[in-house]
Amino acid sequence: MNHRLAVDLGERSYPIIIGSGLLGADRLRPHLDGRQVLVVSNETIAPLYLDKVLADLHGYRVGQHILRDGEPFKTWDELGGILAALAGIRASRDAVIIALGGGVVGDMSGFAASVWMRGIEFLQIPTTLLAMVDSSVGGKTGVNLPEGKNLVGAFHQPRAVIADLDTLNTLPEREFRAGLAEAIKYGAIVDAGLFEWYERHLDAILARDPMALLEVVKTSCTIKADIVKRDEHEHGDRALLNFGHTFGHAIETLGGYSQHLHGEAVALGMVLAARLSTALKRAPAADSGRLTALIERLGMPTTLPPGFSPAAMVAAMRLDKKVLNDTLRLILWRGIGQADIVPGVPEADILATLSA
Ligand SMILES: NC(=O)c1ccc[n+]([C@@H]2O[C@H](COP(=O)([O-])OP(=O)(O)OC[C@H]3O[C@@H](n4cnc5c(N)ncnc54)[C@H](O)[C@@H]3O)[C@@H](O)[C@H]2O)c1
Ligand SMILES: O=C(O)C(=O)C[C@@H](O)[C@H](O)[C@H](O)COP(=O)(O)O
Ligand SMILES: [Zn+2]
Repeated sequence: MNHRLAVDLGERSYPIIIGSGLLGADRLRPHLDGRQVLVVSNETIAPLYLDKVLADLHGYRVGQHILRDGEPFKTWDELGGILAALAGIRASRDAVIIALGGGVVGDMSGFAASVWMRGIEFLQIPTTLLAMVDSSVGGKTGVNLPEGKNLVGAFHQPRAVIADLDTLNTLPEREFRAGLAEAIKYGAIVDAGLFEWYERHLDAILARDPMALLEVVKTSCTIKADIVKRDEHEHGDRALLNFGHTFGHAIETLGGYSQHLHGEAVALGMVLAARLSTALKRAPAADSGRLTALIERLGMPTTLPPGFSPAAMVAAMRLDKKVLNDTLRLILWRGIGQADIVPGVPEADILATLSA
């Protein structure tokens, strides 16, 4: 049984299809108007799933581009490789990019689609839990710079998202848990009942119970689609999706994009943001404790690792995309299920939380 959700954005609306057995079952054709397709994947995912996707593309002029694997390769240089591949197949304005992979492949492919000939369509086929619950939906695309995460990018919505849960069977445990952190984020920021559901069902989810997984992906996409439809370009509430990210992105950047996975950095970032909220008397200590406990059950650190100095963290945080008038704007919370966008958070308070 497959499930269909929608991201309602007027003429740029698109479906999110969630189910199993979707790849290799001729599901792509309805979402492909053009005859030229570039499939972008990476060296780990292509051997697992590229053939199934290619089998669905009979009759199309198909090129493929295989990226190096990992966050350190989410770069301007690697992006150039995708653009060169588009030139190589003489992609015209009706060409479509298919992103087959996790958030790195999706963000880079979407960015390439946004700039090639000033914008062509692209399709998301997410293969990590993180990409299914978060990155494939909403149209944020981009690459990292050594100075900071996702500093170059564009909003460019996909034409469709096709999430085949079967691909999660090959996902390494560490990646699976990192994806769960972003799913738990939705409970933390807008839905206390969902957060409690994670507390109750975490063991079944970690055992990858199929019904639990379907629920995780469906609820996450429903919440994200609702926020994106109300604030596509992050002028307001969409910023709540950045809970934990100002800290998290700084952690990723200082670690050269190779020490923490994005989901791990965000998990620690959420804990730090919660602690700061409690220190600022915005949130009950008990709620920060519950979030910390849930992240610990994922087996992730909940304190800043040695070697990450608080001062260096704050310096990295100053390049966050939510900074306004030279002051940090953070997503803080009032407790489980309620988050706020808070301008002008004093750096001294952030330093105190990071140093505790
Ligand atoms: N655009 C957005 O809204 C958004 C949201 C969240 C995160 N992101 C971005 O997403 C990225 C993180 O994405 P991610 O966690 O998916 O990481 P990733 O794309 O690096 O994938 C994680 C790892 O799993 C491997 N992999 C992927 N699918 C697999 C499968 N089915 N079986 C076996 N191995 C598989 C990949 O090769 C990689 O080694 C970050 O760059 C982050 O900034 C973007
Ligand atoms: O979709 C959004 O909006 C998000 O903030 C989702 C985040 O999980 C994601 O990591 C996003 O890429 C962060 O965006 P950025 O604007 O802080 O780079
Ligand atoms: Zn994220």
